[in-house]
Amino acid sequence: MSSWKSTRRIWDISQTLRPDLPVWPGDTRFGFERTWRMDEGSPVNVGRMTMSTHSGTHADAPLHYAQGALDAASMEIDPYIGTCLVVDARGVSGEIDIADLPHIDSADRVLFRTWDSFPHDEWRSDWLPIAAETIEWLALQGVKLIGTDAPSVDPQESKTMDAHHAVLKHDMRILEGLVLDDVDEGRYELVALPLKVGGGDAGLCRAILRELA
Ligand SMILES: Nc1ccccc1C(=O)C[C@H](N)C(=O)O
Ligand SMILES: [Zn+2]
Ligand SMILES: [Zn+2]
Repeated sequence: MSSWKSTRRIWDISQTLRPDLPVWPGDTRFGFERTWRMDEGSPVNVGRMTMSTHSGTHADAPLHYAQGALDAASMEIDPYIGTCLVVDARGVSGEIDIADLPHIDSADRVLFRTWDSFPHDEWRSDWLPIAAETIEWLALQGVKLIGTDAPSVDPQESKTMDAHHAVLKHDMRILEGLVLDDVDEGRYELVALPLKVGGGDAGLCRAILRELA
């Protein structure tokens, strides 16, 4: 076993950032190019990336849905590390309503799996959003962070952003673009630290789940 191998199982729940990464319609595609090349005599290889702040697996900053609110560099770290509950919402139709939730007690973070199979290679606009009432209810249960394998907690065509505004009202935090195909329902340790981007409306994350000790 590698000396680096953790004794507790780890699930990588992050998308791979790559040039053919599906992105929100009209948004910046992920780009990567070499700026220094060893095969051209440089002592090192160095690259340059261009991307949307919402590329792949990321944490929205409140600034994304509230002008003047916290940016990705100002958000507290605590919501993104700690125990979480993974809920399997596959088969729910329309949006995730309160009635679709299992009994949730003492969960600070809830991650929703909605895809049968995560659409790694195509943009799917038919994801399962989360009803604002569900977010309100989860907030009243003490939930501080909501995660989803969908690109947004709201529907793609939303102009009112009801789910995001329910998150704002309760000062909750959001993870989007998680990959939960290999994760069973249950409790895990979540680590998903947003990049500290000054002025950022979101921060890309390398998100993982770890078996609880
Ligand atoms: N890239 C975009 C461009 C325009 C409007 C929305 C997006 C999004 O990515 C949605 C975002 N992930 C959200 O937090 O709902
Ligand atoms: Zn987002
Ligand atoms: Zn969002």
